[in-house]
Amino acid sequence: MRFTKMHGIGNDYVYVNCLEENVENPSELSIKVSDRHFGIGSDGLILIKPSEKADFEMEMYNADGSQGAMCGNGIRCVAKYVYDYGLTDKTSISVDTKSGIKYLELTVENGKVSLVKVNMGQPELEAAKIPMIYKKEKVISQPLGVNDDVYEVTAVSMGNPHAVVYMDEIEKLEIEKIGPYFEKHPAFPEGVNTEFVHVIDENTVEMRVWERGSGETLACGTGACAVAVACVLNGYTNDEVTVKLLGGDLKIFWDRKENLVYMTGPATVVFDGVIEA
Ligand SMILES: N[C@H](CCC[C@H](N)C(=O)O)C(=O)O
Repeated sequence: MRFTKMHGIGNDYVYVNCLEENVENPSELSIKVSDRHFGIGSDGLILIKPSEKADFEMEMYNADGSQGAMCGNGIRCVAKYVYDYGLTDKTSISVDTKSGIKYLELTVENGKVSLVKVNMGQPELEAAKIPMIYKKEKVISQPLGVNDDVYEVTAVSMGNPHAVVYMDEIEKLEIEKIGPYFEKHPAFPEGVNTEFVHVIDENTVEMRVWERGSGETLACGTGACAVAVACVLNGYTNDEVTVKLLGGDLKIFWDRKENLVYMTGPATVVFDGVIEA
């Protein structure tokens, strides 16, 4: 089976063009290819499929084989793949996902996509729809007991669930110790992606992320969007935020009039390969 290894600021996935390849068990395949010793090594698997409703469809799986509903870094790479590999010549495309159709604008330099702007849709703040079990309708810097500590959590869905926590010195955080407690917390019946954020100024934040189903990743596009929304709601930043992640930066803009979140960032091809599926 042919694949392409790509990453969005270090959030790396194995991409399969399902217009040409057939994947029987994507969950099993994601576990296999994600293994950084016995497989290709990645944060998961992304299938590029034909669509009746949009130009293409994206299906995303985490390293543990669980299926995610949306992948911000991944959808930018899907856009780069379909243009650079000749599946489309359009620079405005639509991609259907488990959290609805997303619309993307491609910047092309020397015949290849260098930057992608994604309309990530509306943030969801109603706890029940994140989903999060909590005594309030919205969770904006509310206390949550996690493994004998109490954290102030802001909960946002970008089509997938996020818990945003603010702290200083995130570089010292032992994320592998606390991340799993958030990920499997009973308040999040479908699990949660958790972002640990340090606000630098009203236009800039830095973050680390423990992802549901993949552990710490170098970046998370939906997570960066959730962080920007949480920062605005908590009065920490303006509506346009540079989010600095371990693997690079993303520009996030929450258009409050339209209530739409836009994410702009790069997408990178690492190599093409063939694997026994
Ligand atoms: N890395 C992805 C998010 C994956 C989310 C996945 N871990 C889940 O929701 O289960 C991103 O760039 O948005």
